[in-house]
Amino acid sequence: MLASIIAWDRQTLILAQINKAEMLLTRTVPLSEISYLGEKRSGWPQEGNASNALGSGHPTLETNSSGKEWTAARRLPQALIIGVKKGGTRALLEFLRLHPDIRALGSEPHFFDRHYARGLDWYRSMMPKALDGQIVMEKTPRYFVTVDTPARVHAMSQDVKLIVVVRDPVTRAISDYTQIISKTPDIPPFESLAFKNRTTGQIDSLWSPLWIGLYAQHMERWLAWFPRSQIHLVSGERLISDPAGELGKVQDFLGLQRIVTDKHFYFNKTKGFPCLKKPEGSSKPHCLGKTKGRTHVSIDPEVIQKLRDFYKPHNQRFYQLAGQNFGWQ
Ligand SMILES: Nc1ncnc2c1ncn2[C@@H]1O[C@H](COP(=O)(O)OS(=O)(=O)O)[C@@H](OP(=O)(O)O)[C@H]1O
Repeated sequence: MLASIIAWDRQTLILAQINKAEMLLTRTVPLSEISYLGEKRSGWPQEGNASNALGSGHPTLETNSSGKEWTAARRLPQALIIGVKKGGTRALLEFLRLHPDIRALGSEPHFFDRHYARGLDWYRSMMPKALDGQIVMEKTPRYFVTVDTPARVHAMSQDVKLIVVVRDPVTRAISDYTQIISKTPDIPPFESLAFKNRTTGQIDSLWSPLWIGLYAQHMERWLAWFPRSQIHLVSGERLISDPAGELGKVQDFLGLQRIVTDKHFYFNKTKGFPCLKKPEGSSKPHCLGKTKGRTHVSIDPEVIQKLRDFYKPHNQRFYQLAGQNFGWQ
């Protein structure tokens, strides 16, 4: 929903917007909150319960010029980024948050996998407030691999749109292990966890960093509850090489206008990743944090080859389910 500027002074703009019920909504916005390209950074109205990895805070819910509160409400999500861990889920969520019709929770609520007993009212209370027409979403990458989650999500909504960012499972496993060892430096080397028996080359597919990469197996569980058309797959590799292209397809899937485009990104050579262009007048960093895009632990190429051989049939099955070849070796 686009807003029109109806009045301004040196510090503030007064914006007007007609919502779906054709009510005229107005709001006063400090100029300091207005970001580049004239967009409000993460939709409006906003409030302050969600953290943002890119550092933009959410101002508290405001009142309009007549002193009444906005008609925004907390609603259950209509879209979920369900996985995969280390696929690029944070980047996707932060890029989507640039869209004025998306209201996304910044933190991972882990409702369907850890906090289900708290009930849907608790889950709803975690969500940012949103206007009619705005899409509420959250990301919890663990949902993709937790057995009970598809049925639980289905019980909340049969129409929810599901997004999975997938990445070469071998690279993903090494990324996962790199994170684990950064937190627990005493764990055994990758090789001794990845193999049940290094000499015979038998892979331990139940070791979490490898098990998560069995995408076909996890996808089949979701397809038992949701049609393929309700699940959108994002290539984690292309999210890095062509973020605007991948974002375009996600916006189409969500039924949104393509507002997040190549104008929003630049390639940061130091980081080696796409970052968001710096909003005018802001000194905040707009690359993702240090835990995203870090140098991986180095793994023996022979081990990598064994993992590639292991994943080959699983990847082929996943491509068939997906109707899409992700080109992993
Ligand atoms: N723009 C941009 N900037 C930084 N990092 C990016 C970006 N796009 C994708 N990625 C990749 O995202 C990987 C982390 O994935 P997730 O955010 O899904 O991780 S997590 O599951 O939430 O821990 C992270 O994995 P590592 O490179 O292994 O750190 C990145 O490769």
